[in-house]
Amino acid sequence: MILYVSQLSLLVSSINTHSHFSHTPYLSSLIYSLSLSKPIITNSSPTQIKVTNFFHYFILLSLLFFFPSFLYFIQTNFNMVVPSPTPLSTEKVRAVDLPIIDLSAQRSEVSKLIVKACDKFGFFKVINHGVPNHIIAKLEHEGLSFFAKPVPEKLRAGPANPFGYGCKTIGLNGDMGELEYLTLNTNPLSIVERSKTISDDPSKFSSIVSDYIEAVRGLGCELLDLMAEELLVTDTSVFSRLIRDVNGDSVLRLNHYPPVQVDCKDMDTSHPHDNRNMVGFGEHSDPQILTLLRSNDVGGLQISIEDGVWIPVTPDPNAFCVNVGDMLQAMTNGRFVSVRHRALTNSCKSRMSMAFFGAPSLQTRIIAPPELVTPNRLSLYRPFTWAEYKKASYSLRLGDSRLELFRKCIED
Ligand SMILES: C=C1C[C@]23C[C@@]1(O)CC[C@H]2[C@@]12CC[C@H](O)[C@@](C)(C(=O)O1)[C@H]2[C@@H]3C(=O)O
Ligand SMILES: O=C(O)CCC(=O)C(=O)O
Ligand SMILES: [Fe+2]
Repeated sequence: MILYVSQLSLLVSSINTHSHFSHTPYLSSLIYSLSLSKPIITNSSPTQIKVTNFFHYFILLSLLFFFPSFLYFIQTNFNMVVPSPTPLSTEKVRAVDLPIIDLSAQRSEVSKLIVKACDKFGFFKVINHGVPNHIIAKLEHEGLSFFAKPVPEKLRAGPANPFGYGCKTIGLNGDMGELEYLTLNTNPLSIVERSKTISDDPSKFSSIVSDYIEAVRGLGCELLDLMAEELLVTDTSVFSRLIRDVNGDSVLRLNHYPPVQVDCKDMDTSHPHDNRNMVGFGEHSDPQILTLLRSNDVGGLQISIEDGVWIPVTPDPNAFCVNVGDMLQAMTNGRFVSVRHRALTNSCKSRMSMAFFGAPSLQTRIIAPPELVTPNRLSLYRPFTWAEYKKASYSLRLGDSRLELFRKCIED
């Protein structure tokens, strides 16, 4: 009999989904890492099997019982992240009509509306966007089928470091959320390779993913050209060229937020909005140039343009939510703001979002075009490459304001 540690990981994940035992995500990750190493019982002599067997079980049981307390001690005493089980009832939520831009309208009108939305919110929705429905539906179907698979099968596509399947842990620095996800590098060769661990029909999966990426990248380029036109930048491809580059570093990510039932006993039920939510994907800005996100009809996405105030984004499966990323903030010399956003879970429905993050090649130097640097708007950021920025992003926490590190000193 060969018993893999992954079975124990499964057990812990199931304890986790059925209880409020908040340390189990850590434990799952730990056991998950162990699961990638070796079987507990090896095919050696019978006595050795017993000894190895007993020894490994002893270690695992000790971890199972003592590691949570140890983590709790570290988290509470050294200010490390703890996934918040607190309902978000005390936060301010404001209903705002976010811009919905119809791309079939007149070009000059569309570009004005886009720039106005980026100035005010760093966020807008697009409809009549031209991305064919069948391309979206096929990827959605692949995503749902993947997330519906048994845990050990999904784990074959992980861990997310940063690409692959991840569950509850976000990034490499201790952030946690109530979600699972698949992050893919958009380079064609890496899609083909990664697909082998994701799907039983890898060539079908990789062609569906590639078609989606091509279509959404095209939409992203169109939006960036419209922005450049309205900003009166002479080289109107200055932004789109970066994400069209064959060596571009764009990312595709599928996020799945299963429903989370929060214990209602301490809840302020008089609150007007549904506060039975948990943080699925915590507050952050996206590091890249532009994000195009499509979700099913389950809400959860919120943006924040003012500290501590959250604006819910109404879900619309026919629209793409577009947000300015940190690189576009830098390239517009701070005119457009990379909007902070997050995703909450729903208490009874599952949400799935598919986000394309348009990014330049690693060696691209991020500099604002001359038209956007004027005596009234002096150059805000020092020149840097996307590789430098990406490195800084991955060394920081999800909610950190990384672009601040690249601001020029006043004397410069
Ligand atoms: C905590 C982190 C996760 C993240 C990399 C980072 O260190 C900070 C930025 C995060 C983010 C947000 C947008 C995208 O979802 C993402 C893929 C990205 O490029 O930057 C994630 C990163 C991630 O989950 O790997
Ligand atoms: O799922 C969502 O709505 C938001 C996801 C997100 O912000 C991200 O993947 O960066
Ligand atoms: Fe995001």
